[in-house]
Amino acid sequence: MLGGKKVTVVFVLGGPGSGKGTQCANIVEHFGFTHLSAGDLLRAEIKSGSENGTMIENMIKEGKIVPSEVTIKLLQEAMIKSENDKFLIDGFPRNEENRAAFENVTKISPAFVLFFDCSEEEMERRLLGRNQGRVDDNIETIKKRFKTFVDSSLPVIDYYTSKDKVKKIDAAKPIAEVFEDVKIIFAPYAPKVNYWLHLFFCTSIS
Ligand SMILES: Nc1ncnc2c1ncn2[C@@H]1O[C@H](COP(=O)(O)OP(=O)(O)OP(=O)(O)O)[C@@H](O)[C@H]1O
Ligand SMILES: Nc1ccn([C@@H]2O[C@H](COP(=O)(O)O)[C@@H](O)[C@H]2O)c(=O)n1
Ligand SMILES: [Mg+2]
Repeated sequence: MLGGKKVTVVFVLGGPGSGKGTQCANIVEHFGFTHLSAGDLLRAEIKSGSENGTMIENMIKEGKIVPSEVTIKLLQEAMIKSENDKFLIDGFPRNEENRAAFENVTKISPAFVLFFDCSEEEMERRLLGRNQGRVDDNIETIKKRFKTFVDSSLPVIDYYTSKDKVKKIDAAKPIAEVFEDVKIIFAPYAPKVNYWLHLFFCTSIS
């Protein structure tokens, strides 16, 4: 529950450059979820001139994880503002502190965790080719982000694996093939076709 609204939350995790944002855009289009990227929310907070801006920017440049209270506040505000009740939370929880604080504060448990599994070699190639002007897409910061992922984020995936909540995807495949696998997982969330409208169109065409 979130402000009296029952919500479905899917955590979307995977290493830097594994394709989380790319696939979230596809899921939004086909399954009507709202995409909340923790990294995007933090970058917007820097741009807004917030008092936390400098601290967040320094953490991002160093590939470190911003204190949970900052990120959770941004995620909560975005969920409350949205009229939707289905959310993809991309790039969160990034460490044990993120995970425990989110559950304590919001009392929300994810429906499941979508985990994009990809080699560092392939992720590095993608990040160096992304060209979106991100301050952390340089080889020095990329190496730090990989270390943070292994040391702090993989244990979160292990935690949810122990709860049988992880759906792992081979993210090294081309974008369209990855989405074929994602679609199978999201099939239960497909928008329902109105039966009578469906019957009307089928009979009027034939
Ligand atoms: N399956 C894929 N095959 C090849 N390139 C891909 C694939 N998925 C995404 N890309 C490309 O790789 C780059 C990184 O993808 P994306 O931004 O979706 O990753 P991300 O997991 O959100 O990364 P970050 O954690 O840094 O935000 C983008 O340029 C994207 O177009
Ligand atoms: N829960 C999070 C998520 C992200 N960050 C910081 O933002 C950087 C970029 O995140 P992307 O998901 O867009 O790659 C990340 O490296 C962290 O510095 C965070 O602190 N906490
Ligand atoms: Mg991303």
